[in-house]
Amino acid sequence: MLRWLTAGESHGPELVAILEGMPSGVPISPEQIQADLVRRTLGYGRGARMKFEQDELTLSGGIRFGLTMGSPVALRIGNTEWPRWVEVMSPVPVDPETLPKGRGAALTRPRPGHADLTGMQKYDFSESRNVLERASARETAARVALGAIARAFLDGLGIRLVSHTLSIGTVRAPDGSPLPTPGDVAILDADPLRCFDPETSQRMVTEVDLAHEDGDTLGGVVEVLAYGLPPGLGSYTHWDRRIDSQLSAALMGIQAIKGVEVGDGFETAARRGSVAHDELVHSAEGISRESDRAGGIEGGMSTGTVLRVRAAMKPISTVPRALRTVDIATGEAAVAHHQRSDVCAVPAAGVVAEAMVALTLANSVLEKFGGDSLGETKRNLESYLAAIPDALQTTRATYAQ
Ligand SMILES: Cc1cc2nc3c(=O)[nH]c(=O)nc-3n(C[C@H](O)[C@H](O)[C@H](O)COP(=O)(O)O)c2cc1C
Ligand SMILES: C=C(O[C@@H]1CC(C(=O)O)=C[C@@H](OP(=O)(O)O)[C@H]1O)C(=O)O
Repeated sequence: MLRWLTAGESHGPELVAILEGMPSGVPISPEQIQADLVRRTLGYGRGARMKFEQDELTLSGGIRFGLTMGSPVALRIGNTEWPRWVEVMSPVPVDPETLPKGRGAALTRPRPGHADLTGMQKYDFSESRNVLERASARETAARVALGAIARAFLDGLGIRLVSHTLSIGTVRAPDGSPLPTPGDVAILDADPLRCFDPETSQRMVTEVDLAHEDGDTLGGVVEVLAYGLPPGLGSYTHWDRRIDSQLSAALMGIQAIKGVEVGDGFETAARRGSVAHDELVHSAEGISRESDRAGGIEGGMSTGTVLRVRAAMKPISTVPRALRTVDIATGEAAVAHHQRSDVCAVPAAGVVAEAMVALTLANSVLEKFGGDSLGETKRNLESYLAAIPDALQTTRATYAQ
């Protein structure tokens, strides 16, 4: 079993993350992890903070000479803005009079769409700083760093992931657009919205510009694809062993994600059964599916075709054209706190979704194949595939690297 934990506040000194259960022998470098951290900060519509704040990565355990050791991987992501927040986020008591004006002020106007108000009720806080510091999606940097290690593990088994943006606001890539493959990651990362259709991407840029001009924010939908999976990850035997259940939980656990689809998802519900499923046909290489409406999952198990899951992100909650709230210090009507905000963070959410899918799939692989080293997991995987009787062999999706 793979386990992971993160800790740290948005304006604290650092984020901390631990990944336990990763086999030995997975090649990973600080540069690889840092590259994913950078990918998470890109995307048209992200706010000012992404420009001035740097993620400072330290590998603290579990990796030696570029390889995992099988021991827990521990890492820290320092925040270059920390010197400005030392007093406000001090772990020891400080004299309130000495706190900087502005940053140090009590946040008594909870922001709609954020954890602020309910977090104050639940944890007994009189202002929302303690809530928003942890509810902030800054935490996703820690998950992306761990996801880079999970991806390196999957890579060693021939399993490759790619994520892309399907829609921003009302602008959506046309139905039936070609799916990106792992060979397209560089093209996607170079696109301002990480959209695979250049014409749609241009319209998305305009959509972000218009929302920005109106003092408004946007959400959208991202899709994660996994190529090279074996059939049989997850299980139909119990609800919590289903891979779709695990992937949905992982994606819904990302800040601002409000919906998950597996394959054609909600669209499938409107179809007749005769055109909703993936028919099986015989070929010389084995049984194949002529379509991938199910998103590579049947009966809670990977089928061995391309896995396809989507996550819907709500518009950024801190709306520049501030939303109405109540000042809990006075009980009077007010507008929500607003310092600065992303207009749209959907491309970043795609990178986070990719990390969460990688971690979930890495866990599923280890559940099915075990292994204390990457080599052992690989041998187990290969012997499982070889042991499937000829009559049951299915074709595996091929893809450009
Ligand atoms: C990558 C990413 C970046 C985000 N950036 C912002 C932001 O700049 N401003 C904001 O108000 N919300 C931002 N959010 C969303 C908030 O974290 C989220 O809306 C908030 O936690 C409440 O959503 P929830 O109800 O799903 O937890 C971001 C989310 C993600 C995934
Ligand atoms: C810092 C990050 O994202 C932040 C997530 C976030 C939120 O409310 O979720 C709000 C913004 O922070 P602030 O309100 O301080 O400008 C984002 O910049 C990050 O992704 O690294």
